[in-house]
This record gives sequence, C-alpha cells and structure tokens, in this order.
Amino acid sequence: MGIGHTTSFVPRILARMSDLDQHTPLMRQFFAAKAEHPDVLLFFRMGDFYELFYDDARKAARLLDLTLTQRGSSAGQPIPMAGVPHHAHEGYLARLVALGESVAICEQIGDPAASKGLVERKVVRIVTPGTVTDEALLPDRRDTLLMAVARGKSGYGLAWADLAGGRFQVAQVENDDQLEAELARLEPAELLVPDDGDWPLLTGRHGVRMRAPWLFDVDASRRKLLGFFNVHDLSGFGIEQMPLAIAAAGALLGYVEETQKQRLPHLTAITLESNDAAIAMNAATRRHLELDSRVDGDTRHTLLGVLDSTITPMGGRLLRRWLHRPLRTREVVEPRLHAVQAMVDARADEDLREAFRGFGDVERILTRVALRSARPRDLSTLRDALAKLPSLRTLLTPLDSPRLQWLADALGEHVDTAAYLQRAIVAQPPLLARDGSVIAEGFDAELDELRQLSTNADQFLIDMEARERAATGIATLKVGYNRVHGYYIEMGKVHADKVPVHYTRRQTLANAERYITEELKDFEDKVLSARERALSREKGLYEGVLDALNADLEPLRRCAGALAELDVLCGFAERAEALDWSRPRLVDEAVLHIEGGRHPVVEAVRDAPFTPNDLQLDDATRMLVITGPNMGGKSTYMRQNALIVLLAHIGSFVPATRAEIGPIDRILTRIGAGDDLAKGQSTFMVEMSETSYILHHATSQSLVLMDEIGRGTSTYDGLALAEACARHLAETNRSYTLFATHYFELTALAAPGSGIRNVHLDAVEHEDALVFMHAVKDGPANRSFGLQVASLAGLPKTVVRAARARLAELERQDGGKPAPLTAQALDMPQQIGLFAPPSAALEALAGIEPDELTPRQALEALYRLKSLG
Ligand SMILES: Nc1ncnc2c1ncn2[C@@H]1O[C@H](COP(=O)(O)OP(=O)(O)OP(=O)(O)O)[C@@H](O)[C@H]1O
Repeated sequence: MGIGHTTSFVPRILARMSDLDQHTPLMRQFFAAKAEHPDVLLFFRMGDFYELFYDDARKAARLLDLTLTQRGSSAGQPIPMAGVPHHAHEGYLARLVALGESVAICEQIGDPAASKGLVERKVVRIVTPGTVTDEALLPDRRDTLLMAVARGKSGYGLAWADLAGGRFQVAQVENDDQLEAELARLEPAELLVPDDGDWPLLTGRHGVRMRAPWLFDVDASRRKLLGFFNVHDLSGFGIEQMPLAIAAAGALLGYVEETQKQRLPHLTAITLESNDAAIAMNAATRRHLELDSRVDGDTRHTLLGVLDSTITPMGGRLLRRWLHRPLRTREVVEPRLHAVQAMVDARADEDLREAFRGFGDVERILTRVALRSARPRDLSTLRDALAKLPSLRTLLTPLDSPRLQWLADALGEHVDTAAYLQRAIVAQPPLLARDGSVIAEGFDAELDELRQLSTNADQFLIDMEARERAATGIATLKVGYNRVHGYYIEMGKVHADKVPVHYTRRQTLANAERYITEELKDFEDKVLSARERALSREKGLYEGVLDALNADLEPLRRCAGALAELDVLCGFAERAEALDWSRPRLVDEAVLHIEGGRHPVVEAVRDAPFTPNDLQLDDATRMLVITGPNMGGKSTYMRQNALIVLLAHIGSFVPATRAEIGPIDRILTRIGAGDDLAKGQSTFMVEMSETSYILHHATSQSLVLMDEIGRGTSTYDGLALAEACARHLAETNRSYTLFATHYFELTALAAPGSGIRNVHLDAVEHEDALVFMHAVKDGPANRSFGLQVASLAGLPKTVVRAARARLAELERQDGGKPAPLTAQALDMPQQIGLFAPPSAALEALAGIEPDELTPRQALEALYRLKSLG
C-alpha cells in the first residue's frame, strides 16, 4: 500500500454515502462498514462468499485476478463487484497481505435463517500485513513485523512487534542512516509513520501507513503503555527516558488494538534493544554481504542459505534474527561458541536434530493459544512436542556447556500440561474445532454421555424394552419412535390394566396405546439434542483447554524460546562438522587474524576446490591494498573475511582453520555490485555517499571493505579520490581495511610505517588460457590481465587486438611501470601517456590483422600507414 492511499479513497466513498437513502438496505450496510474502514479492502460476507464492491472490487480484481462483475444496481448505478469463496479466502488474504494490503473482514453476525430482513453484519477483525497471526498467512521462517517510527529533534524512536511470536521491542536511533539500517535489518511488513511531513526514506516502500500525528503523542503513548502492561512506570522496561521510543510504542499498540479488536495477552513486555550491543551494519553492508538475499532475489546462495540447517521454523526465524544482528557482547557469544563446541565434541547434533523433528512451530502455536485462535491440530502438535521434552533433556544432560544446561532448564518439564493435553485431545484431531471430535473420550463425563447417547441410542432402546417387558410382564411391549410424537412405549389395548402408574399416555391407536415415561422423555431430550449439545459442550471444553494453557503460558513460551535456540546451536554444530568449520577465538587485542579462510557461499556453489586464504591485520598493519586481475578473487577474499567476522559474532564456527578476532564495532562495505539506483542517484553518487558514510563512521575497531572506489568517475578524479580515502582510512579512521583497487598507483601507499601492506591475487597464462590462482600473495600484482579477461568474456578479437596495441604504446610511454602518484601528476594529467594525443598511424596499425591480408592488401596498408605518419 503506497502512501496516500487513504486520502484518495475516502472522498469517493463519502460522496457516495451522501445520497445513502437511494441505496438498497444491503448497500447501506456496506457503506456503513466501509465508512469505518475507508482505507482498507472490505471483505463483505454474503453467504458463502466475501464480496468486494466499487473501488475495492476493482482493486481486488486487479491484484487477485478476479473477475469483475456487477451486482444489480444501487442508487441508479451498477455496482462493480468481485468475490472470493469463503472456504478459500485465506489464500487470497495471504496474497493481499504479501502485497502490503490490509483487509477488514465484515462477517454476518446474526443467524441468516433466524433473522427477519437483513442479517446483521460487523467488521470482526482487520488483517494487515504487519499484524497477521494466522498460520496460513505467515511465512514460516521469517518474522512478520509491524513497526512504528516516531521522529523528533534527537532522531527517531522505533517500536516493532512480532505479533505471531509475541515480541515487542523498541530502540532509538539518531539519524536517517541508522533508521535506514534498522529498516534494512528488520524489514517490517508494515510501517506506521506520523503524517507530519515528507518521509523521503520511505519512498517506494510497501506497507507504509500514514497515521495521524497525535497518535504518536508521547504522553498519550505513555499512558497507553502503562495501561496495557498494567505498570506504574516504564523504568522496568528501561525506556522511561526515551520519549521517542515511547511515542512509537504507543502508536504501535494503538494500531494493534484497533485492528485486532481483542486482548493481546501474549505481549507481556517491551524489550529495549541497545545499539551498542550489536556490530553495526548499514543497509548497504547487508546488501553487499548478501546475508539472506541477493541482489537478484536468490535466497539459496546466500550466507543464510548455507548456514541454515535448523529443523524447526522457530529455529529458522531465530537464526535469521541472529544473522542480522551479530553481537559485540562476548558474554552472549562465547557461551554459544562453547555450546557448539560441546555438541561437536560429543557428536551430539545428529541425535538432537532428530529429536527436533516433529516439534512444529510451538512458538506460534502458543501465540494462537493466547489469542484463542489455536486450532485442534495446534494443540495436538503442542501435546506431541511436550511429550518429547524428556527425551530431549536426556540428550542434553551429558553435554558440558553451561548454555546448553541453562536451555535444558528453560525447556522445563511440563509433565502436567503434557498429560492434560494427552487426556484432553484425541490422537488425530480434525482441522477445525467446530466439527467436533476434538476432545478425547474420558476427559469429560457429560460429553461422553452425550456422545454415547447419539451413538448408542439403539442399544438403550433395546435395553429399555427388555427391562420394561420384564417389569410389566407384557411380552409384546415395544419401545419405538416416530417423527411426530417422538419416543414411546407401545402395548396392545388388552394390557390396559397392567400399565404402570408412571406411564403417561401419549397417543391412542386403533389397537394399541402409546405411552411415555419420565425416563424415556429424558432420553428423548438427550438424544434429540445430543449432537448439538455434544458440539456445544465440546466448544466449551475446548475453550477450557485454552484457558488452562493460558494459565501456564509463560513457562511454555520460555520452553519455545529454548527450543528455538537449541535448534540454532545444533544447526551450527551440524554445519561446523559438515563443512569443516572451526571455532573462532574472540580476543581483546586489536587483531584480525584468519588462517585458511574460505568464502562459505562461493565454496558451497563451486564444483572445483576453493583456495583458502589468510588475513593478518593488527596495530602494525591496518590496511591491505589488494590488486590483481579481474576475476582473480579480490571481492571473494574481502567478503569472506567480513562473513567470518560476522559468523563469529553470532556464535557460529567459521570457514577457516583458525580465526582470532579482536573487538569489532562495525562492518562497513563499499562494493560496486548491485548499486541501488532506485533512489534516482547515479552510480557515482551512490558510491560517494556510501564512501562518505564509511569515512564518517569507521573507527579503529571497524572492518571496512572498499572495492574499487573511484571507478565511477574519470580516471584522475577516481584515482585521486581512491588515494585520499585510503589514506584517510589508514591514518585517521585507523580501521581494519581491505582496499581492492585497479589503480596500481595505490600500491605505492604501502610505505614502511604506513600501516598499509600490498597483497595481490594472481593468474598465469597457460597455453593461451588464463588460469586464476585465487591465492592471496604478498606484494602488488605485476600485471592486470585485463585484456585476457576481456577476451575470455568474448570481446571481439579485433577490439582486444586494438586494445593490446594501445596498451603496448602506453606502457612504452610510461616506462612500463605504474606511475607513482604525486600531486604534481594529478595536477598535470596531460603529462601522462593515457591522455597523450593518439597517433593516427598507430591506431590504424592496431586495426590491421596481418594474417588476414593478401600480399597486395598488405602493401596498400603499408602505403596508407606511411601517409599517416
Ligand atoms: N579463493 C578462491 N578459490 C576458488 N575460487 C575462487 C576463489 N576466489 C574467487 N574464486 C572464483 O573466482 C570468481 C571471481 O572472483 P571475484 O569476483 O572475487 O574476483 P574479483 O577479483 O573481485 O573480480 P573483479 O575485479 O572482476 O570484480 C568467483 O566467482 C569464484 O568462482
């Protein structure tokens, strides 16, 4: 949904409503519902369909490929209409929500059969992209977040909620860059912002919803939060002094209450996310490192694609969260690494992972329990999950890791809940509670009796007949049933004198009398309504089961959280073994020392073996200037080091034989591929704004990757900028920098004492083919192989040949060496051969292919050249 959606739609609806009297009663009902929800699609329940009218119909028809029809006319105008069948509406909802649309569901409230005239209708809930909790509408392995952003002089307040998981978090950031970074990290499905001016950052984003600015009022928000969480102040959440965060949280909560129209008992606290705890990565870095999606949309060949071997969906979601927020807090990361080590040492992951199978999505199930929308199969999955806990705990017991033992504790026992669900729910319940047959036999005597009544009615009648015959001595006495009179005891008129006093006459036939007794009447009442009553009894019992689970929700949610974390850690152990990764050492000294490092994704995709490479950065060496041919492996080398650092800080082992990593505060990258031109900036502009961000933010604890900066402008501008940036990074920022460049001039920076070293990647020409070695070696590259790579890429032979001739000329002019970069050289570009006026004769010569000339043509060419010289 784009910004401004609201404003265009409302006046049209209101205009139609102005002549309400002329509309049919049904349409008046529609307009009334629509007036309350003007800016969302209205699903208007009519029998077995949800119908959409007017603009909603047109929009839905377009988005969902529905047929646009007409429903008669109202106020003299045909009514455009489109509909989706009720039984299949979830699929359509899912598609709309994925497109960032919201839908108000307007149900028939009254019983259509019982109501005279128009059945009552009411909007019962509003499904929005950021608030969905239905299983069918949610992606399994990714959080669906609703976010609100408040802005003020000191920056932005952010609040985000994962309603399906029951998480509610806030943070404050200082500027646009940080806001953009958080949006890139969290990727909210729906974003609420105050309608108080421009939001250039959000242009083109899906799911942005403008809200009235007063909804972000700090005082009102504070009151709302105090009321919602039933607390006296917000200091318990650590946000008392954070007005912007409070404003955002209040606005978010208001929206959730407005759309969900129900209590949200599973949101029990607000967690403050501190920016200091995480390694900062801006939006560009996330994109460049291809953490969970690539520029081309591929998700498999990403770090997450390689790393994710979690079994449960909640484990998958947690891993994604971790991956996007590597932590600086060693107290959290070290215990994870230790846990992975313990599992690797004990080779425990295989059994543990086996144990995770069938656990299902306990976390989301518990949310549905809290929201009372849990379905029977949610409860049976929960039951089966709880039943597996003891064996899971047994597997964890021998593992020597405090974190794993803590998690085993957090799993809890839940013996009573497990037994309770075992008793309450049938082995394989049906999909929907309304069909009955969910509550197990033996759980409730009344339900059992009701069920028995409907199934065992025949036996009861046979038994009763035998009993009454014996009691009265009338062998021909019959117990029967007819539709009009119901159950009866029938006997011939001749037996009139033997009729017991408690028999009441019901009907007289020609030769027989029919009676009813108290017992039979009771039976009749019970049987005739038994099915309905069984169903309604079941419904009540089902609610009771939900109540019982809700009473014990917190420990269950802790259990779900522990399961998710165990699953992720276990996945790390599995990956470490399968991919031969090793445990990184997080140290206090300023070093970045990686031996035998590999790029996890490139290695996974390549058929041929991957060449491992080392990295050594420390106080003495702050920057590597990396040269070498295109395709040599420069980008791969730079990124693999960033990924190794990142993996180490989420608690994973890393693709290296050894890694020693000092404190890191940020990972910053400037990498050309996939530049984001969406913002209407030129490639060079993007390059420079990213570079400027880096120069402003990189510290001596930052890891910076710079890939060929300066490429987007003229050679000398580019070269000058690249050198100035490199110097600044090495001397002022003093960051750990990997600086890949095609400007050989930059290799001159690596003077003794500069903290800069040259390394290069090599290729060799072998029988006309170019072989890339992919090994990082000391010193600058001695040639670039640019022409060879161009020829590999299929550039026309004549062009490559012309380039080769030109290169020879340039090298002759420059004495074959890269020119040292001096200010003088930069000021006087014309002195450098590249800009010398080209020789017409040489150019013509370059275009000549001797092998293809006849002797006569060769002679002619020679004369021509002579004339040019
Ligand atoms: N260490 C390695 N071992 C094996 N193969 C590698 C290695 N590094 C890179 N490669 C392979 O070489 C290809 C090119 O690598 P990369 O893109 O890093 O080169 P580059 O030097 O950055 O090139 P360019 O300058 O054109 O951007 C990769 O796609 C990968 O298949």
